Amino acid sequence: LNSTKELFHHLHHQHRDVSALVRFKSKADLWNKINTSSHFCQWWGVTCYGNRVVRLVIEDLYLGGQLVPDSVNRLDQLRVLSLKNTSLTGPIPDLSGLVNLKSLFLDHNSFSGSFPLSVLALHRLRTLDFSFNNLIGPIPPGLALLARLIYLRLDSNRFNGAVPALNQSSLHTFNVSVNNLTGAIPVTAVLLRFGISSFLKNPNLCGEIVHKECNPRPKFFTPATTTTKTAPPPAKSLSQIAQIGLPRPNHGKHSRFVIILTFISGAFILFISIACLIGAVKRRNHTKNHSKEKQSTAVVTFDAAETAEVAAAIEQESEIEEKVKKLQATKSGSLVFCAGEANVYTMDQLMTASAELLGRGTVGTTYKALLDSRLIVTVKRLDAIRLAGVGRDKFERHMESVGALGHPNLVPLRAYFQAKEERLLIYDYLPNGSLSSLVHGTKSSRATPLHWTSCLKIAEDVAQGLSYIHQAWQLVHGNLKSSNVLLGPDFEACIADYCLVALATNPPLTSGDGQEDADAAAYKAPEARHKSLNYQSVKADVYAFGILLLELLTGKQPSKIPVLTLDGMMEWVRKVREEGEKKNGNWREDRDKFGMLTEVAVACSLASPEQRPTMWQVLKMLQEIKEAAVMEECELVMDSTNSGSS
Ligand SMILES: Nc1ncnc2c1ncn2[C@@H]1O[C@H](COP(=O)(O)OP(=O)(O)OP(=O)(O)O)[C@@H](O)[C@H]1O
Repeated sequence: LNSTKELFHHLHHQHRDVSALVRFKSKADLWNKINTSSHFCQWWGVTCYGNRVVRLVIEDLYLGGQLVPDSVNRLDQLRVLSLKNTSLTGPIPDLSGLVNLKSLFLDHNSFSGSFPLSVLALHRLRTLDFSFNNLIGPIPPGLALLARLIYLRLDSNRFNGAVPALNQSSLHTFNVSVNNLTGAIPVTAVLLRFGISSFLKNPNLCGEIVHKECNPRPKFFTPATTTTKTAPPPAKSLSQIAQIGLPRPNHGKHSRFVIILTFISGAFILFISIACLIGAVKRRNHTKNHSKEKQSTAVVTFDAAETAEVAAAIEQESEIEEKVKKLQATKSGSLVFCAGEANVYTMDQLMTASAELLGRGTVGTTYKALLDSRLIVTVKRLDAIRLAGVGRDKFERHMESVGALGHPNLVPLRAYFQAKEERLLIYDYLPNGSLSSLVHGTKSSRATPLHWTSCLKIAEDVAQGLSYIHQAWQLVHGNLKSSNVLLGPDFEACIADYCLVALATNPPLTSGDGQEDADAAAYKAPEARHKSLNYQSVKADVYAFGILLLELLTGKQPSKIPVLTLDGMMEWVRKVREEGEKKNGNWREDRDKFGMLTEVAVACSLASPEQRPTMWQVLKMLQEIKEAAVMEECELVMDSTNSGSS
């Protein structure tokens, strides 16, 4: 009975393969070039295994038709699909049924439409070639999740938007040249491996790899009619964030909390909003060329009567009228959403969210807020006294720059708000705590002594995020420390609180906790200690990174890290690790690797800023350590294989 069932099953699948091929041929092969007179496994380009199609390779043949839905997509045993240079047209259909596919070549055709998102579901994919087609729209950031990808060619299409932050170490061929991509090339270890040739002929790409400096605020200072603006980096939508499994908060713990208390009455919002809009119009008159771009992010609330009044005042301004219509439609409060973020919640919803205090920091108080029982965000309420001297425009301009940053190792800023002295920043909520809790423990969790590979991974993540801030956007973090490095859903390190201290005009109120202050002070570079209160520089960030790396390697609080020469520091780190080893039993330390990481940390924390490396150089050093370790590992495996076989 079983074998009858199996036979039936097999025949059913075979039939599926035949009908898939027949449908493919009927719509793609307009000139009947594929000979189908024999058994389907003998068709031109078809290879079977056990009468199931595993390869379909038809190349350099004029087919001229379309790849229609429900044709090749039904070949669920297919490993290789290559239809290169076959003059196919139309969109690339759903391919999510090709669950076993390893290689997909659709290059040198005339495929149009957008990148087929179904490809992102093909987790076995190693080779993907869509080059030389007419594909348009963004390259999906989800490509970064195809962990086995070795070969990716998307060159010579019409793709636009940002380069996704690919970082799968398997990738050895990558090309997105001759497209319309824009913005800063993400600084990931893997993308850094590829030279300028992988990115050529995308006139609006910038960053170290293409030797072109990015403008930190291109959106607002580039004439709207040109296309030379830097596109906002890709940002996950808030609904996507909700889907990636943020933990459900305990409602019992949440106090019903109205984030902004009493100052926003309806009339007040109206007043501020109209003032903003009129201000915007005035500014627009001064900088006529620049206003168009700004419209995409500025969002102001007002109601119908005031709309009519304001609209009358700006009758001649057709672009502003557009804005009026858009704003009437969205009614999203005075929240300004960053980097293309959809307006998925309003100020009202944010105000009535239940919130939990996460902590008080240098520039404000941070809450975890639950919006409509569906979305968790982090809200930072900036300290009005610390930011007292910062005007509305300055704040807005600064947040526009910060909001345009986008990198896998930065906690995304989603929106911001300001009214009178109230200023809020809305970030993604990262569920896995901070690096500080990981290294030093909390009330509820014990400290974890980190293996050198974890130290290296975290250091590399932080170096990537920081290097991106420095070189692509020429901003400065200003407050790097372990409580500002958070762990993402995959325990990747993400930098928080970036570029905020620049706004502080008054010193913080002392916390009264001497220990905490001493630790915070230990990250400060010597040259910054006696300068003005918000002195910052890229080299001061590098210094803080050095201290953070020593904290990671030793598990010691920053204030307990001594100032030593290289040899002294090597010795101290070794001793601390050995003590940890005794306490924690069976660790097999790799002293060389700790030594190399210590050298990097010491170079970063040198007293003289000129002698410290740049974050870019630090990243390279860390990558060299990683590559050396991988080589060693390979040699070990080969040695043991050889000795096993002899
Ligand atoms: N996006 C976030 N997701 C999850 N936790 C966060 C987030 N941002 C901050 N936190 C946590 O909230 C707490 C308070 O953060 P906050 O930034 O206000 O202070 P801090 O990091 O201690 O000091 P500083 O303001 O100097 O950076 C910290 O424990 C921090 O790890």
